[in-house]
Amino acid sequence: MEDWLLHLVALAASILVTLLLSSLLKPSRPRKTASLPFPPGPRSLPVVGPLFALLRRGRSNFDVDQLLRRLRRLHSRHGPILSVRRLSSSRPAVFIADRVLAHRALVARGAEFADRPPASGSSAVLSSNQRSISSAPYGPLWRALRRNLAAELLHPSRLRAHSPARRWALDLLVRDLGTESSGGAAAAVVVMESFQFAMFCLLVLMCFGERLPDEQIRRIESLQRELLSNFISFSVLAVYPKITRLLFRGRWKKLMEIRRKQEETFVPLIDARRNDLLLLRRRRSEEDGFVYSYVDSLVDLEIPVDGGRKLTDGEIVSLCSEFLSAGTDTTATSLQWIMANLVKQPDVQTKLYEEIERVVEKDAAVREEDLQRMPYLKAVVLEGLRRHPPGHFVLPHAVTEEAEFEGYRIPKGAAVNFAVAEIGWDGAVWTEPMEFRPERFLEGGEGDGVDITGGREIRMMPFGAGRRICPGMGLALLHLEYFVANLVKEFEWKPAAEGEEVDMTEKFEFTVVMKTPLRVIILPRKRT
Ligand code: HEM
Repeated sequence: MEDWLLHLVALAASILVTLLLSSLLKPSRPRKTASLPFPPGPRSLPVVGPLFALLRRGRSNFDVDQLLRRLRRLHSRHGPILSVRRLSSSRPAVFIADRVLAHRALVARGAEFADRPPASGSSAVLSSNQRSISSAPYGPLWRALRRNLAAELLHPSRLRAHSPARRWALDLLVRDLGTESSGGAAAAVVVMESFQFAMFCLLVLMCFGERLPDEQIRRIESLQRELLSNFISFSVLAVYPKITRLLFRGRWKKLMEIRRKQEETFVPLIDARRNDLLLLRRRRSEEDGFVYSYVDSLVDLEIPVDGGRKLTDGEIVSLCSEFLSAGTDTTATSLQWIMANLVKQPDVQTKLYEEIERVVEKDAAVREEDLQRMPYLKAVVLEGLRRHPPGHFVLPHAVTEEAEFEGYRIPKGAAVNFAVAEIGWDGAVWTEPMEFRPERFLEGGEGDGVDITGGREIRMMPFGAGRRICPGMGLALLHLEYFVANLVKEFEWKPAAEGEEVDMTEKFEFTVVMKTPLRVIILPRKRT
């Protein structure tokens, strides 16, 4: 063969091989999603449906319980992934109630599903236009805010510095419960308010760096509570905000009033910290009791917005409010559910008390370092979170770009949510899932070694899973273990009256709480 012909053939062959290889190695182009159907769901009339829903949502006694029951019915009709027409947008809301699909979305395709839907109305006001961790779109701002919380406050080395704060909150709680229960030989007490106040004392101290007087903590608590208790009624203001702001003028005024009071209360505390910070750092080392607080980290932080700048006071107020709401109500709710189960099942309480007695010195409180030697305590806390997750759903997720999922179209900006409680009650994973049975988390049980981050597989997800998993998970587990252990060490917990059943009915508020708050007799343990 002629030389030139040989070169030509070789060149053609190499081009062919290159083309073939590059087509094999190139990531497959995303399938056209526009032609795909939305996940199945109920039909609704495009105009009448939304209007009807708006009117129903406008009622302040909007029944979340009913909505959840309806969702359950829809899942049994349409399957584990379904979509519901949304009142506020042309995009449907998607619900996923299957642990394998949840893992596929949140973990395997974690970055794609890590966005949040756009906020409007009340959520935009409260989050300073999506400048809080939970509301920020998936991107550099979210990363900076989340990294700040995780590294500056929740990192184990920083967490240790707040150990005296936990001891202080525990002493207040024990004193509070002890005083309340000393009204008579066996006076019954309602404990939830004491749990909530103790959590507020602790989180307010971690947030603002100062032990504030009781009345100031109570003022902050009542503000945050007002916000959470109106959470559902305010949500209507996110639907066509310009119209609903006029239609529900009273609610809008109330929202603005709460926000104003928050700023009036938080900004002086932030200012004090900002002004004192340099001085404090110079004068007081950590040994002297100076502990770096959440506000300190926020004052120092530079965010990737407008080419890089410090946070405004309004943004810091939103982040403090988020920190207090996320860390107090969830933990107090879980604590109440766990204690309720210990009252209902005295044998579990005895077993836990015996473990504590084996590990801890007779008259001493349970120390944080003791917790590592208490597998049964950990099992009790995990079972509490599996059986009674404080949130039955995660916060709404969204996809960063329109995506195909399980053959369906998930539009950008559509709210995607996951049925946390149903996933933890899956009968294919847990035997008799509705029973409270801590033993399932001990060696050889079906929950032995469970990974609650859901990284490998999801079997329960009280803190969510994937990129948006709760950054406070470690802190929440520490608080629950520490308080449950000490409350059982200090007191024997009994039903309010001989033979009285603890009512375990759920009620949907910001978290899923006990419909009848726990009322018990608590007897100080006899010192021997
Ligand atoms: C028992 C206690 C707690 C439970 C059950 C819980 C649960 C959750 C859940 C389910 C989410 C939503 C995850 C998602 O959207 O996929 C979340 C988010 C969040 N939690 Fe928690 N949480 C608890 C305590 C805390 C504490 C103590 C803090 C902070 C001090 C905290 C801070 C946050 C924040 C900032 C987010 C937003 C994360 C993001 O969007 O990236 N939580 N939590």
